[in-house]
Amino acid sequence: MVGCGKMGGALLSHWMQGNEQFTVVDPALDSAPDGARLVRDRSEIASETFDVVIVAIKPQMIDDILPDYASMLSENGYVLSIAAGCSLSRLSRLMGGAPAVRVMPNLPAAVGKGVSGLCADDKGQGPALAHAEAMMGRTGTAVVVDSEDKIDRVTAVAGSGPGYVFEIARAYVAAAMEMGFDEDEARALVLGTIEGATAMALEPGAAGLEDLRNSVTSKGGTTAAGLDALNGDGTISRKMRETLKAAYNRAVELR
Ligand SMILES: NC(=O)C1=CN([C@@H]2O[C@H](COP(=O)(O)OP(=O)(O)OC[C@H]3O[C@@H](n4cnc5c(N)ncnc54)[C@H](OP(=O)(O)O)[C@@H]3O)[C@@H](O)[C@H]2O)C=CC1
Ligand SMILES: O=C(O)[C@@H]1CCC=N1
Repeated sequence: MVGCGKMGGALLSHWMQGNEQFTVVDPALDSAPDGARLVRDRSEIASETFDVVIVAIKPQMIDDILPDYASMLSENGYVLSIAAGCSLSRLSRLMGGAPAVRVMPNLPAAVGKGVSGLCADDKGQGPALAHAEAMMGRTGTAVVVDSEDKIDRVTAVAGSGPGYVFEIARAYVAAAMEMGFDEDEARALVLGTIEGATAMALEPGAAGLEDLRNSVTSKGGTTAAGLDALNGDGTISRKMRETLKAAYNRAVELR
């Protein structure tokens, strides 16, 4: 595994539940999870081969770093990347034509509640994709998508998504504090409300989101007043469209 920072580390802690042995190359890491081997420099393992090379470094570093790993892939091995944007064709080319699988995870994988999308190039269909899907299944919900472009769309919706949620929650908490609650109280009220509302929406057979919203909203009541201020003029709807488009456009730039 090349790089083991925030996202790679979150995944690795759950990937370790399987039967694979992991070697992590990361100059910044103090320790790897129990059972994983950590090396700080690729030269320490230069003569070894691996069934999978996992790319968990920043997309901007891939062109410089990945070619050094091409000779380390075993004959039937494949390259698995979690990097935003970087295309299957680029990954395969940098790895000497190896089968390639792209995964777009998200950070709640850290608590086993990630959602991820996967896709593979032609050579990566079959055992490579099946193996990657099994690995991602250990981290939450994994969905194989039918085109590579959809991975960039998964990135915009789910990969970056926790960032949007944390920002919305942050603003919600700040507003609650301005209403007189201390930070602990505001976090408990806001995060508990988000958790509870999400759990209701995820119940099997739950009503649609519009119906759920309406079930909170008494005519002429407090929620109606709040919702009118929140999205009465469509600001939130427009902002969400702009948010996803901006993230998708950036993924396309990183291809
Ligand atoms: N964070 C997220 O929520 C998500 C991230 N991703 C993708 O995951 C990838 C990693 O992102 P993230 O975990 O956030 O980033 P981090 O910066 O936390 O992790 C990258 C790690 O790679 C290390 N590194 C730098 N150079 C090398 C090298 N030559 N060899 C091995 N390791 C090296 C970095 O060390 P140092 O800090 O010293 O540079 C760092 O520990 C990105 O491609 C991103 O697109 C995908 C989905 C979600
Ligand atoms: O911000 C990023 O580029 C990465 C990819 C998705 C989430 N974090």
